[in-house]
Amino acid sequence: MMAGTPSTPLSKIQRTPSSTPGATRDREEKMLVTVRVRPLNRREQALYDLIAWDFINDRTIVPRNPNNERTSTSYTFDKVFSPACTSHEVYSEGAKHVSLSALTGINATIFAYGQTGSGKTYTMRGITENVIRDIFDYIKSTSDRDFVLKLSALEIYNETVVDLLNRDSGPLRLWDDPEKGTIVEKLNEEVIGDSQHLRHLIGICEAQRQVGETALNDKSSRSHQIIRLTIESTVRENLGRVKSFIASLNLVDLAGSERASQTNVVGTRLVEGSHINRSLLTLTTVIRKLSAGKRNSHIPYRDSKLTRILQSSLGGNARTAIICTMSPALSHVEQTRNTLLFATSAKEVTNTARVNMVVSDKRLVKELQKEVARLEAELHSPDPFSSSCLKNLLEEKELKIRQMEKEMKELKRQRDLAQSQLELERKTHKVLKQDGPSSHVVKCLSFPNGPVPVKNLSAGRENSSLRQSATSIDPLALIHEIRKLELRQRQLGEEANRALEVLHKEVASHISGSQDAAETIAKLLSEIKEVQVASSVSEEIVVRDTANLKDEISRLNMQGTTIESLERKLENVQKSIDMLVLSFPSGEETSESKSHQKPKKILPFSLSNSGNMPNLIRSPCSTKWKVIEHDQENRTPEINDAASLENSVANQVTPQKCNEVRNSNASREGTPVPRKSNSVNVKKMQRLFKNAAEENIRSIRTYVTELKERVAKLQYQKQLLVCQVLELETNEAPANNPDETAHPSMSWDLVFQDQRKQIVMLWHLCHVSIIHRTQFYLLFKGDTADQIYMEVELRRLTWLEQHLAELGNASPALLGDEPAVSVSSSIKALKQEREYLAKRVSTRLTNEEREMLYVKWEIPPVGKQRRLQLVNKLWTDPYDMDHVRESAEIVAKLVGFCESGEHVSREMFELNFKSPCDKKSWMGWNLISNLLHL
Ligand SMILES: Nc1ncnc2c1ncn2[C@@H]1O[C@H](COP(=O)(O)OP(=O)(O)OP(=O)(O)O)[C@@H](O)[C@H]1O
Repeated sequence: MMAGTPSTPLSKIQRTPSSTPGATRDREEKMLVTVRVRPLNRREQALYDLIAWDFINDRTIVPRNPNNERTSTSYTFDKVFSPACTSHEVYSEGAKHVSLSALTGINATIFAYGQTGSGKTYTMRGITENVIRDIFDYIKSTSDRDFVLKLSALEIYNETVVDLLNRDSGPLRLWDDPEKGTIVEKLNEEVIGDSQHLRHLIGICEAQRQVGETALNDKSSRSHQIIRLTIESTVRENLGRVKSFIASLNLVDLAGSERASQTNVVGTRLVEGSHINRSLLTLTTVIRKLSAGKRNSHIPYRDSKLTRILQSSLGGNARTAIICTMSPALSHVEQTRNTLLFATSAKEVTNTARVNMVVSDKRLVKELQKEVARLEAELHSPDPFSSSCLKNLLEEKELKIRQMEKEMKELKRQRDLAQSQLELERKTHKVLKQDGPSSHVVKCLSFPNGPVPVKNLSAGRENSSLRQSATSIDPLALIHEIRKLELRQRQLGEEANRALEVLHKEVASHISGSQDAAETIAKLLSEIKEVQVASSVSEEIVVRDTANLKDEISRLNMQGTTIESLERKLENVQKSIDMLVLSFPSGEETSESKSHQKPKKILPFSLSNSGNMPNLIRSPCSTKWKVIEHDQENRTPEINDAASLENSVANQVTPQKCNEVRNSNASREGTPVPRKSNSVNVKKMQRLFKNAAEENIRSIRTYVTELKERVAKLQYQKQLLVCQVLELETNEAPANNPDETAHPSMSWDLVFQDQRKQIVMLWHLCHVSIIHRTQFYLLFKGDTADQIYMEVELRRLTWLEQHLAELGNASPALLGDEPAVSVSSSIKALKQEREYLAKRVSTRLTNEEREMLYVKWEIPPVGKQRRLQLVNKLWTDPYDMDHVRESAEIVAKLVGFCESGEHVSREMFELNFKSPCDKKSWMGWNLISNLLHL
C-alpha cells in the first residue's frame, strides 16, 4: 500500500532548518503558471489553419487581430513559451525550481493542462526527462545525505484508479488519512536503484497507459496519469540526531478536454471523453473556488478522483507548477480561450508548502543504544590504562544521553500538546457545525418546508430531521429518523389502503356517468373523507444504543415494497378515475360548463384542510387548490340562477339534496320556481348531476394524486436516509476533512450553476432517461427552494456513477451478471426512449418547426430516419450548456410539458425517477442499494 502525499506529523514539523539547502519556511505562495504554445501541426497546416495568437512579450499573449486594432483582452502568466521554445527551456523556467523542492522535503506537483492534442504528453515527457537528470545529479553532489527514491504510478481511467506498475491489481480504492491525506490503497511502490532503473519503470507506465486515436490526436491519452516520486533523505546532525526529509513529486499528465463534435468520437471514446471532461470540470471548479480565496468554503475535491488525489497540490501543502499547453490554430480558439481562463484562475491559487521533516525517535534510540553498548563493552575491557579515560568518556556520553532524553521528552510533550489541540479544534468544529446557522444546504439533507435550523436531536426538534451533515450526523439520530419515517410509512399505508379499498369497490363498476354513478361517487367521497386520519408522527421513538444502521436500512427497504405496491395501486386507481372522467359525454365543453369552470366552487372535500397537509410536498397542485378557495371566498355571488343552483348542488352532492336545496331556495325567497317544460328540467337536472359528479370525481382524483405525492415524498425521504447512511458507513466519509464539510459561503446561484453542470454530466454518464433529465432541468432553475433537490440528485448520481464505473471496470468474475445487465438495459431503455420520442416528432412539431430543427441540428436534407437522427442528437453533449438547454426544450415539446404554455410543474416530476416510457427496464435508484447489497 502506498501512502498519500507525505506530510510531517504535527509534532515533528520544524521550520526551515538552516542545514537544508533550498528549504523555505512554512509560507504561502502562488502556483507557478506558464503557457506553452506548440507549433501548428501537420493537420492544421494541411487545412491552412491560421495563427490566432500573438506574443506581446515573454509573459503575455493576446488574440491576433487581423486589422491591427487594439485588442482588449490579454493574458499574462509567469511565462509564455512560444512554439520555438525547447522542452529544456520549458523545464528550466516552468518546472525546475518547483520539482527540485522535493529533494528538500517540500511536496511538489507539476502538471500539464490543455485541450486534447495541445502537447501535454509531449511537454511532460520533456519535463520528466530533465527532472530525472537533475535529481540524480543532485543526489550525486550531496554526499552528507542518504537518499531513498520510490516510484509509484497510477492512471485514472473512466473514474477508476489503476496501478500502472501492476495493472492486474484491478481498480484501486481511495481512503482518507487524517495526516497523509488521500491514500490510494494497494498502490505498488518500487524502490529506485539508479536513473536507468527509473527511466525503465516510467517507460513501463507509459506503455501501460490508456491511449486511443481521435480526430485531433493519433495517440490521445484517454486517462489522467500521475507519476509519483517519493524522495526521502536523511542527514545526521552533530548530536547524532537523525533528521529525515520526505516529500513527493507528482508529475501529472492530464487527459485533454475535448468536444465530441471536434474529436468525432463515438462509443468507448465518447464515454472516455465524458469522464475526462467531468473530472476536468471538477478540477476547474476547484481551481476557480480556490482562486476566489474561498479556501474555507466547500471545495469539491471529492467530486472526482483526480482532485481527491491531487488535493494537497491544490491549495495545500505543496508547491505546484501548471503548464498550460495550447494550439495556436484559429480552429481551436474557443478551447484555447478556456485553457487560458483556467490558467488565469490558477494564477490566483495559493499553496502553503512546508518542509516535511521527521526527527526519527526510533532511529535516535537505536543510535543511542548502539553507543551505550559500545561504551559498556569498552568499560568492561581489561585495559587498565584506558579505564579512567573511558570512564570520563562514558560520563560525558551519559550526560549527552540525558540531554537527548530530555530533548526527546520535550519533543513528545510538544507532540501530545499539538495533538490534543487538534482534537479540541475538531470537536469545536463539530459542535459549531451542529449548532451553526441553517442557511447552508450543501451536504445537508432535509425534506420538508425548505431550510430549517439544525438543532440538537435530543432537544426534540421537529423539522431539522434529516438536515444534518452526513459526515457529522450521529448514527443514532439517523436511526431515529429511519424509525420516524417507518411510522409515517405505516400510517400513510393504512390511510391509503382504506381509501383505496373503498375506491376499488365502487369506481370500477360505475363509469357510465348516470345518475346512479353520481350518487355512488358522492357516497364514495364522503367515505373517503372518513378514512382520512390525521397522522401526527409520534416523537416518542426509542432508539437503543445497540441499533444497527445497516439493519435499519435493510428493514426499511423491505417495507419499501409495501409502499411500492401502494404506488402501483394508486396508479391503477388513478387510471380508473381518469376513465371515469372520460366516460362523461363530451358535452362538457358547453359554454355553461366552461363558465362554471372559471369561478370554481368550494369543494365538499378539501385536502388543503387535511391534517396531513404540513407533511405534504407543497405542490403546485395544492397551491392551486388554495387559490381556488380564495377566489371563491372573494367572489361576488352569481346572480345567474343556474350557476348558483350548480354551486348548491356541488356543495350538497346528491341529486336528492340538490332538489331540496333548489326548492328551499325558491320558497325561502318567495320567488316562484321558474316553470319550464318537464323535458327541459330533466335535461337540466341531468346536467347538474353530471357536473356535481364530475366535480366530486375531480376531488377524488386530487386526493389520489396527493396520496401519490405523499408516497413519493416518503420514498424520497427514504432515499435521503439511504444516502446518508451510505455516506456515513463508507470509509470515504470526509470526517477528517473539516474543509469539505465546511458550510459554503458562495452564492447559491454559483453553486446552482456548478451543480447543474455536474448533474448534466452525470446524467450523461449514467444513461439516465432524457425525459427525466428534461423534467428535472426545466423544473429546477435555481430557485432557493431547489437546493435540496439539486443536492439529492447530485448525490444519487455521484453514487450511481461511482459504482457503475467501478463495476464497469471490474473483471466479469468480480461482477457477477446483475449490474452489467442493468447498465446495458438502461442504455437499451434510453434507446427505446429515443425511438419513442422520434415517433412524436411528426405529431408534436409542425412541418415548419421540424425543418428548422433539421437544419439547426445538421440533419441531412434527405433520408428515412431524420426524426430519429434528430432525437439521437439530443442530450449528447453534456459539456455544452446551450446544447443542453435546447435539447430540453425540444424534448419538452415532444412530451408535451409545455403544451398549456405553462412551465412544467413539480407534480410531473416523479421522485422515484422512473422513465415514463419504460418503467421496467430503466435502471432506477433502487439499483443503487441493490448494488451495495443493502
Ligand atoms: N511543442 C511541440 N513541438 C512539436 N510537436 C509537438 C509539441 N507539442 C505537441 N507536439 C506534437 O503534437 C502531437 C500531440 O501532442 P500530445 O500527444 O502531447 O498532445 P496531448 O495534449 O497530450 O493530447 P491528448 O490530451 O489527446 O493526450 C504529438 O504528435 C506531439 O509530438
